[in-house]
Amino acid sequence: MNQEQQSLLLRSASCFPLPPGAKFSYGTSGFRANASLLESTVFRVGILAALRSIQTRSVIGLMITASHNEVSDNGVKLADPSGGMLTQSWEPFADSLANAPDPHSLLQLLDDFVKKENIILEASPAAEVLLGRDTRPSGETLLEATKQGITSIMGATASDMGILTTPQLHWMVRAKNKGIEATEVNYYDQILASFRCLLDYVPQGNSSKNVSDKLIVDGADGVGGEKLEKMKTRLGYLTIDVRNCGDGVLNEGVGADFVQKEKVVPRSFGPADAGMRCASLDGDADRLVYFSVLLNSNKIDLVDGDKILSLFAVFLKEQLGILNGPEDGKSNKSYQPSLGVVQTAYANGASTDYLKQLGLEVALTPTGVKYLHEKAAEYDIGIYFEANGHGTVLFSDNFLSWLEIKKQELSLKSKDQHKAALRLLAVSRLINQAVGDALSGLFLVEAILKHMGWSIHKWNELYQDLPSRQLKVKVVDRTAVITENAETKVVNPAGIQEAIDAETVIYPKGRCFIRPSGTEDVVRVYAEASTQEAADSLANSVVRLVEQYLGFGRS
Ligand SMILES: CC(=O)N[C@H]1[C@@H](OP(=O)(O)O)O[C@H](CO)[C@@H](O)[C@@H]1O
Ligand SMILES: [Mg+2]
Repeated sequence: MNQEQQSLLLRSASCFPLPPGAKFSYGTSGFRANASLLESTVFRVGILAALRSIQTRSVIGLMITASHNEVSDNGVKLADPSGGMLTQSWEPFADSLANAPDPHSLLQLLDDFVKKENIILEASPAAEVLLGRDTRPSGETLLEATKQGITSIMGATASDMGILTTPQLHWMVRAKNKGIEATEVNYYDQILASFRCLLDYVPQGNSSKNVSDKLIVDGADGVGGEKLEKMKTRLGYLTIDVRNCGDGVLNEGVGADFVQKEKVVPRSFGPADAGMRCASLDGDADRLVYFSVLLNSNKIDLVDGDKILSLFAVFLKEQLGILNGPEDGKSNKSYQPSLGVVQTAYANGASTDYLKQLGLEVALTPTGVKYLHEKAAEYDIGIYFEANGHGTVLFSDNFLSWLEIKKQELSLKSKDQHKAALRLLAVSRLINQAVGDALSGLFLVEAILKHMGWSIHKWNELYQDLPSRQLKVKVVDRTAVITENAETKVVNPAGIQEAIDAETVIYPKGRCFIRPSGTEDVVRVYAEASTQEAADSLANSVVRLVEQYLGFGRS
């Protein structure tokens, strides 16, 4: 780092002092805290983004959001050149940078890191960082601090893309690095064109089935509802009624996280909506769940991420089957695309059984999209979802190139196979392959329901969820819990796994695991059993075991 660069960094860093006593951690999905504490953090993440851009010679994304957290919080996370999450290998540096006590130690850290990673600032092409933020009122001030961070690396530019959903920013980063035009309008054009394409190929028999063309969406009073309002004016089929579109408090009694955890109707929904197809987005629109309101009740039938995954899996498997043609032994079976699904231990056991019965390979990873995404990328078509509604479908480049060729061949040979190829290609453009995206996911669900001729109730009957219960326990030190086998087995503290197992076998269809949360200071307990009472009882017994082995924490 030359003298000029050093003094620029020192000067700008001194404007953003670290709040006293604060401790930041990059966590499962970036830094999150009360917004009033975050100016120094976003400034430093701005520097980090510029360095990552120089090192990868690509555009990097920086999103200011705290997703489903309360409105007074905010946060920041980075998108790597592929549009996926920041590489895990840079997370420890992100932590040190965010916690550097003063401008001089910050400079020292940067200097050491730049040398270690061989980042040559002077000779490097200019960095470019795309910036996005959600609708939180604190976003604007934090964005300014971020820009200062980026431009304190000489030659780096910050391109403000405005208020966006998190997945829109990831999509733009991916597109831009592929040399594709990457505006918000391009995003809408691509999704809506492929949605229309899927509708064009709905089988005749099913298009006449009476699938309601009305959808009600809870926008969580966040950015997703606002964007959906823009898209819905361009739809032929489908009337979308967007509620909680920004006039109420963000994430308060609304949104995918609330709906999935509480299993009750969000604000602005009521008895008049009973039986209708409803969906809920989270605050930054990267999570999606569906639900229907039960008659005379504020309770709902939840259609969660596991069921969205199952719907996608059924459809994609069907299309691959058609594409492969009749089993006459004559067709060319030289290339068999692989289809795999990825879940975490939180996936309802009934969904995993269902997917296995479909003949699919089901992989389990630890919690956190970065793990699921990485695993899904191993298949030609990899579908991943967390139960809470965050997930997407990935297509390998190999498979897509093969499909393009196949499409040409089939256009003269078989109408059905040709259509299957066109549908698969349309899905690959409709779904956001950079990251889970509530908006693109919603349009894929809608297209598939229309294709199948299914109501939300028919979809929900694919399998019946096993009753489950999720609880949180405050303990003295949650980092004392160490797990393996995709978080299904505890190896520390010694003896607790045996105690959990002894409790679990008492319950028919019992399954239970514990793990330390990556986003909250708690240990999470998940239990499943054949009845709700049994699942509750198992979860409560295991909470007591956790307290016994790990000690009560401060609440
Ligand atoms: C049980 C659960 O829903 N855990 C969530 C939650 O992580 P925890 O590490 O469990 O706190 O937040 C993550 C980030 O949003 C999300 O990926 C994950 O699924
Ligand atoms: Mg989110």
